[in-house]
Amino acid sequence: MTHIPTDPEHPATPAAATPDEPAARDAQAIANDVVARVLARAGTARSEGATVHTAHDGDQLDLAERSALRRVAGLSTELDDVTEVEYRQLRLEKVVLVGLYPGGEHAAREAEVSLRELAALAETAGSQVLDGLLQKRAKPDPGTFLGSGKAAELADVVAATGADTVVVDTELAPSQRRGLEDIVKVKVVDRTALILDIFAQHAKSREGKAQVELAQLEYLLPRLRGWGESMSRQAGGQVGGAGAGMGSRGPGETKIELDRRRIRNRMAKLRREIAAMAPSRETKRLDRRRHAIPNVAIAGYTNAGKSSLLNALTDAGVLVENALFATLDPTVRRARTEDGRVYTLADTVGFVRHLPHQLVEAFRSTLEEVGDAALLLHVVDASHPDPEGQIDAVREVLAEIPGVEDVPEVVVLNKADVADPEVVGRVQRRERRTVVVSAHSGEGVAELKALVAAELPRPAVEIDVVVPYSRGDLVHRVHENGELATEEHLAEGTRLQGRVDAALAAELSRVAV
Ligand SMILES: Nc1nc2c(ncn2[C@@H]2O[C@H](COP(=O)(O)OP(=O)(O)OP(=O)(O)O)[C@@H](O)[C@H]2O)c(=O)[nH]1
Ligand SMILES: [Mg+2]
Repeated sequence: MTHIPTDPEHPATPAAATPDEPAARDAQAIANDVVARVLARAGTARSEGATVHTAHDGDQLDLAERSALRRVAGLSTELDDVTEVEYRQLRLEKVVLVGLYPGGEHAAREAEVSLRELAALAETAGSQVLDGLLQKRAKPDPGTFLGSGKAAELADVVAATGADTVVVDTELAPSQRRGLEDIVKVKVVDRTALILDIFAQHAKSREGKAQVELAQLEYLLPRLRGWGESMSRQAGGQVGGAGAGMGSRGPGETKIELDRRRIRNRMAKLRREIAAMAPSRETKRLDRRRHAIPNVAIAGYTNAGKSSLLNALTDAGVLVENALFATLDPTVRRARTEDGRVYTLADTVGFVRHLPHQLVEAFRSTLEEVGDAALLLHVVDASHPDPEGQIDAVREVLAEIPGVEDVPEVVVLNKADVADPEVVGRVQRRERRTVVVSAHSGEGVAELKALVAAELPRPAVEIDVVVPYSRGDLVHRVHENGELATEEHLAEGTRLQGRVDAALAAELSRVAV
C-alpha cells in the first residue's frame, strides 16, 4: 500500500485518539444501520490552502450565509421523513481514504490525483482527512473491495489513527460496503455518497434541494433492497411464501418494506415538484429568447473558477469558495458587450469525475439550459495536475445534454497566474479554441470579453430610422437589446443607426417618421 499524506501540515498521526472506541463498536450494530452512510461535516482546509478573495469577487453576500449555515447544520433534523433524518444525522469527523489502481505508473498517478480529489471532497463535506491509502490490485474484491490482507491492514490504520469513517474512491456495491465495514469496524462510505452529501449541504434553492434529495433517495433505494434481501435469507426463505403465515415476517423485513414504500412515494412527490418548478425557469428562458437576449453558459470542472470568472466579467458578487461544488444553483447575470449589446451569463454547477448519474439525472433540467446557449465557456483550472482529465470528464457529462453539440465552445484556461506555462501550452495545442485568463489578476479578461462579443449572434436587421420623441420606449429598447452605432437628436425625433432583431425592426418601421 502507498500512504499518501493528504495534508502536509498535519501528517497522519498514529494513535491520535481513542483507539479502542471504533473497535468497541459492534459490527452488527454498524451493519444494522441500514440507511446509507452518507456523511456530514466538521472541517479542515482544502489542500491548496484557504479561499482567497480578490476585488473581482465582489460582495460575496452568500459567503457569510454559507458559513452560518455550516454552524447550525447539525441541528437540522426536524424532518418528517425518516430517510431524510438519517441522511443528516450521519457525521463524518475523521476519515481515512482508500483507492485501488490496476498497476502501471500512469494508473498509479491517476489514482493518486483521484484520491487527492477525494480528500478535497471529504474536507468540503467537513471532515478531517487523516490518511490515504492506495492499493495496487487488478480488480476490487467482490466481497470486501480490498483483498482480505489489505483490508486487515486498513483496519489497523483506522484503529491507530482513531478514524471513524473510511471513504472508498469508487461506487461500492452494498455487499462490499457491508463486507468492508465488518472488517474495519467503522462506517464505510463511497465517493458517490460523499458527493451527494456535499450537494445536500450546498443546495439552496427549493429546486436545488428537491433535485439533490431525489438523487439521494435514488442512491439509497437499491441499497435498502440489498439489505432486505439478506434479511429475507435470514428468515429462512419463508418470507412472502403464501403459507408462511403471520409472524414469519421479521420486524426488519417489515421496516424495509415500509421504508421502501415511503422512499418511492417521496421520490414521486419530488419528481412532481421538480416538474412543477421547471415552468418558471422555462418562462424566464422564453422571455430571454423573445427579447433576443443571447445566453453565454459557463461550465466546467468543480473549483475551476467559474463563479470567479462570472464575477470578473460582470462584477456579480457570486459565491466563490475554495471548496468543491460551491455553486449548485445556477446564477444568471446580465452583462454587456463593449458595443452595448446585452447578454446573459449563466454560472452552472461544477462537474467532477464520476459525477453520480443520479445527480446528472436530477439536475438534467438545470443542465439543459447549457443546450440552448449561444456560447459555452468551458472553464478549466490550468494549475491542476491533470486539466485534460478534467476537460474530458466535463465533456462526458455535457455529451448527455441535448443540443450541446451545436453550441460553440471556448476552453477558458483559468488561474494563469499560478499555472505552469508548459501545461497551458499543452492544453492550447490540444484544444481548438482557447483563451488564457486569470480571474484573480484580471489577465486575459479583456480578451475574453472581446471574444464573447465577437461570438454572440448579432441582431438580424440593420436599421436607420427616426423615432418620434413620443416613443422614447422604443429608443430605450434599442439601447437595451440592440446594437447601436449612432444616435442623433433631430427636430422630428431620434435618429438611430445600428442593428436590432426582426420584431423590434418591424415596430420601429411602423412608427418611423
Ligand atoms: N490563483 C487563482 N485562483 C483562482 C482563480 N480563479 C479562481 N480561483 C480560486 O479557485 C477557487 C474556486 O473558485 P470558484 O470561482 O468558486 O470556482 P467554481 O468553478 O465556481 O467552483 P464550484 O462552484 O465549486 O464548482 C477559489 O478559491 C478561487 O479564489 C485564478 O485566476 N487564480
Ligand atoms: Mg461556483
